[in-house]
Amino acid sequence: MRAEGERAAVATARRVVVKVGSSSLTTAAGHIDTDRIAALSEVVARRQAAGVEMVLVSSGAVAAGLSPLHLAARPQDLATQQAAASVGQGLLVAHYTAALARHGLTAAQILLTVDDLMRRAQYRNAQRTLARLLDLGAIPIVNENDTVATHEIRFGDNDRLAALVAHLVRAEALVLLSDVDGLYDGDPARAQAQRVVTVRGEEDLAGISLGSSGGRGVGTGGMVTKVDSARIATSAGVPVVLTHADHARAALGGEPVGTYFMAGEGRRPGTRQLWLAHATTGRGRVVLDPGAVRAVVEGSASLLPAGVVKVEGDFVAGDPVDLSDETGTVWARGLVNYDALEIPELMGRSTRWLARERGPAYEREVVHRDDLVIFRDGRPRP
Ligand SMILES: Nc1ncnc2c1ncn2[C@@H]1O[C@H](COP(=O)(O)OP(=O)(O)O)[C@@H](O)[C@H]1O
Ligand SMILES: N[C@@H](CCC(=O)OP(=O)(O)O)C(=O)O
Repeated sequence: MRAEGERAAVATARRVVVKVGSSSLTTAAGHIDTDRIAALSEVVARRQAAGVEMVLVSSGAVAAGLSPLHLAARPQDLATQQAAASVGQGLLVAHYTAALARHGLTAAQILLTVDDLMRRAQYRNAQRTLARLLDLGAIPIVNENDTVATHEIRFGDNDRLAALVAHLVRAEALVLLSDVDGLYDGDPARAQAQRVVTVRGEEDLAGISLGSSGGRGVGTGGMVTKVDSARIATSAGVPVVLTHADHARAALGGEPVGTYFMAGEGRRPGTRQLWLAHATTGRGRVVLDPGAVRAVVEGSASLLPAGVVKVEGDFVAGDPVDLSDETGTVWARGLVNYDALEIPELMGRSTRWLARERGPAYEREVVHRDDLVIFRDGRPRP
């Protein structure tokens, strides 16, 4: 079938990120599904042969590590998850390496943390390495660096990581493969649930209940993180198809499988802005006086200590925090440059006074304008 209309954006994309979830990579007995890896590798190889640069974001490290470690189910504690991931990741990549080699392709492992995508130097490094791998014709296989990620800096699911990777490599489409054929308007296990064919914007998501991970409990994010992923990607101009892993080939060919999320238009945002807007929650709150609210929201200014009246929560420098007015309305979210404990002594003070009394380090903003997203009606402003 030829790709028609909006789906043509996927069929004609020159660089595509495909994400496959744990639920699609695990057999009913809890082992890694080598048939699935073989099938997926074949699909990737065909697209690559057609001149499309392919990046794979693959989950499944924790799931693949369970049976070698004689663990019956996905562990709840972080240390055991990390132990399982460190066993499973090697096995997973070995399977991909063998499966892709059958098509004459070379697999390349990339492990990323949230920090790698938030900090400029690490971000650039990851971007350069991925670009070079694509130049060299290799297939990057990306996963979260589970063994070093702590609770605080963890994606936990690969859906949102895949959207940020799509932005990082400037992909022209993102395909999310799962064990369900798209977004349903209710619990997909119920007979009357209907597949949502196209999502054009937030209004098409109104009233849809986004459940947690179903089935065998190997996946983590459920529909919530998939829809978040689609929001991140589409707001960065990347269209998304969410479908069953069996439909990978059809989805990449632009056939009307699964759910299609249309890309938004507009300026390409920075990765930190994307992450702040869609994927983080504030770890605390900084309360602003009315002048500071105006300066930040209308004047696109950085937040200075002089405009802060209160802090709430136990955050540290580098954490995302919500910026609210004194009535509690949240106006923005940003990466804070001070620990919560430091701010009470600085608030209300001018930057000049702080620099003179405390030294030049205190000239820094509470939140720099580059590390800030403005909200409207509780959502990031487009
Ligand atoms: N509205 C919905 N539409 C489709 N699937 C849903 C919905 N709500 C919850 N789900 C569940 O989300 C699951 C997919 O998420 P998850 O298990 O995390 O997959 P993966 O491992 O592929 O990331 C599906 O198996 C389904 O049971
Ligand atoms: N990085 C983890 C991914 C966790 C996970 O289950 O993600 P997903 O299946 O995408 O919801 C892993 O490889 O096991």
